[in-house]
Amino acid sequence: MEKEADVFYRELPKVELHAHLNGSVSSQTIEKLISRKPHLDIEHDMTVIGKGQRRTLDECFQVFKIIHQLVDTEEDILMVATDVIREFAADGVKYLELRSTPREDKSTGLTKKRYIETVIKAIQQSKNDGLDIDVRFLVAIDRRNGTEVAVETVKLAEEFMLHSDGLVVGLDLSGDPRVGHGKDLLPALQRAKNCGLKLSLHLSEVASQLEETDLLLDLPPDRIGHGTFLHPQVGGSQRLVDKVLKNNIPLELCLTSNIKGQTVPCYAEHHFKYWYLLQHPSVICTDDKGVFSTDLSQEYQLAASTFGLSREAVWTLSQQAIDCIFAPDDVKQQLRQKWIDLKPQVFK
Ligand SMILES: CNc1ncnc2c1ncn2[C@@H]1O[C@H](COP(=O)(O)O)[C@@H](O)[C@H]1O
Ligand SMILES: [Zn+2]
Repeated sequence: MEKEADVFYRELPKVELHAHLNGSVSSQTIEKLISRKPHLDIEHDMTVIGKGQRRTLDECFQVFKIIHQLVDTEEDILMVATDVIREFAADGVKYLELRSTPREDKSTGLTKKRYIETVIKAIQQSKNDGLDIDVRFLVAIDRRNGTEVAVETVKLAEEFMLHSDGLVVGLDLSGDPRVGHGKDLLPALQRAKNCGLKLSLHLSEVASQLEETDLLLDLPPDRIGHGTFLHPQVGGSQRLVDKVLKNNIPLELCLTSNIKGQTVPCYAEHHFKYWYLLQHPSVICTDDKGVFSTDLSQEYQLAASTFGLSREAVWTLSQQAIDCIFAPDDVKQQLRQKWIDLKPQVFK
């Protein structure tokens, strides 16, 4: 008899490549943060979008602002990063690329450099604790902050890439997709690419960004976040699709995030289907497991039930995600071996 679905998906070894640190904070951790800062008067339901609920993308970005109020010291960041890593490990994630936008806060003395150092500290501690998860970090640029901050962030990321024992592997471009324009960020992104940082860019997360997407695809990025409106059936274009195919740029696909943020009308219409049929490298991810109250096991299960994937097909999907990681080849090899070793147990 096949084992229970919940158990299969949790035991399935997984790779998580698209997880924003402050969007990934669990309910338990939010409770701890709220009790640390009662004066903020923040209630738990302000930081999470529950089952069956939807919000506009605008409202989602309001939620991040509230979480940022709760996470504004080194101590908070350390706790949040430590908890998030533990939770991914408990969910069967064997390789995780966390991303986060370094912030400074004059009132708590937090600097962007300390911010990154603190996330790195949490990653190192998780290693020392013997957790069965390899964690890397992508420094994020919030597109809202414009050219100068983007360049400054790239410089920081560059510095850490060289002095973090390989933990900082790349750069993420994220933030409210309707704010700012990618062309202002091109020089910073180009610089990042030239110095060896891998690039994961949120692209075409909302409709009508053909021009920006076209421009950013020419870099080209090493991975694409969402890419919801790339293909012609939803107002994108064949030209954009061809660019993605030609450069074989993997997509990071986050089903629940897109449904709850209402950029995709329902699971069955998620663009996973389009790219899966093309056999294009696509990686199932969570985006913001805390805010959207999900986890990676659930996302795999949802993809399988929505698109009728067999367990063998799900296995292949999680295994092929290894090809898309930013860590070097020896790490890929280790992960491939891990998948081989675990398979009999998962299918037992
Ligand atoms: C829902 N779709 C999304 N689209 C674009 N950017 C998103 C996002 N979800 C999260 N972020 C980005 O991640 C930040 C929170 O984590 P960090 O403070 O960086 O760890 C948000 O402020 C936003 O910039
Ligand atoms: Zn994202």
